[in-house]
Amino acid sequence: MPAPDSAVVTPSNGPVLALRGLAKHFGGVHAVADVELDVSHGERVSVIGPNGAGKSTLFNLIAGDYRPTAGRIELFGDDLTRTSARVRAHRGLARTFQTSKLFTTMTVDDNLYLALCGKPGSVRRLRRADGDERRRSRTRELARAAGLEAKLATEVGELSHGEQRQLELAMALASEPRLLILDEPAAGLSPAERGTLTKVLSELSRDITLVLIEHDMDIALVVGERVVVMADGEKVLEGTPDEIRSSELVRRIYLGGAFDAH
Ligand SMILES: Nc1ncnc2c1ncn2[C@@H]1O[C@H](COP(=O)(O)OP(=O)(O)OP(=O)(O)O)[C@@H](O)[C@H]1O
Repeated sequence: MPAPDSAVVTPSNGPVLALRGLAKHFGGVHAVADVELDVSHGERVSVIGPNGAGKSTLFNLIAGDYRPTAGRIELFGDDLTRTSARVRAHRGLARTFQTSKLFTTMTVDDNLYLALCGKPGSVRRLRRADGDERRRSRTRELARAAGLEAKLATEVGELSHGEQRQLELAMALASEPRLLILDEPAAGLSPAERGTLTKVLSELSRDITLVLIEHDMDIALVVGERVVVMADGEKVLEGTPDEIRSSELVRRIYLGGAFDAH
């Protein structure tokens, strides 16, 4: 869904995303516990952590799919803790979905066109009624940004798994988001597909702030300039990729040994 023209420009000095004392409990499980995070305009931040660390819950809290048990979520300078996912999307937040929203019997071009229209319908009819020249050419720009320009005419069902993930990314870009959050974009990809995705993510416009929630350290440490490590619902460490690589704590967490951050 395109961001409204009236969208407020994020001040370059304030954080695009700020989490304050954020917590989500499921009964007795503290899935996310007292997380603090600031993400600045144009930054690339990876959130990593082993299974059950709370990454997906954090993602759902930011996206507006879960209501926090405690704490605050500020997006683009405003407290949007109590707003719906839809409102956040209107304000400039885009996300990818773990369950694919692609139309597999349609071409890449048509999928992107529908994403730009922001509504379902017959592509042929929408295109005929569409006097918006820019929108028609924008599918190519989106495909290029996601490394799929050569696949515009290909039916989505014929794309590789990795290419489908790239297309999901391109569709998320259709709304011209200011903040893009990606939940395990490399899940299930082959090493070659991961390489392609890493390149695509690394080359995304700096107008877009990127938060990547990723189980896999390889992609997270290449794309992220700053890395947040979660374990047992808590943010246990934050640092540069080099700091994370050489951290004894991270090594212990990922080796699956008994974790004790305190
Ligand atoms: N809807 C839910 N109801 C109850 N417990 C939940 C729910 N969602 C998550 N949890 C629990 O919260 C904790 C954090 O889960 P979460 O899925 O956020 O971790 P994760 O880091 O994303 O893990 P993974 O990498 O395996 O996806 C886990 O103990 C999980 O069992």
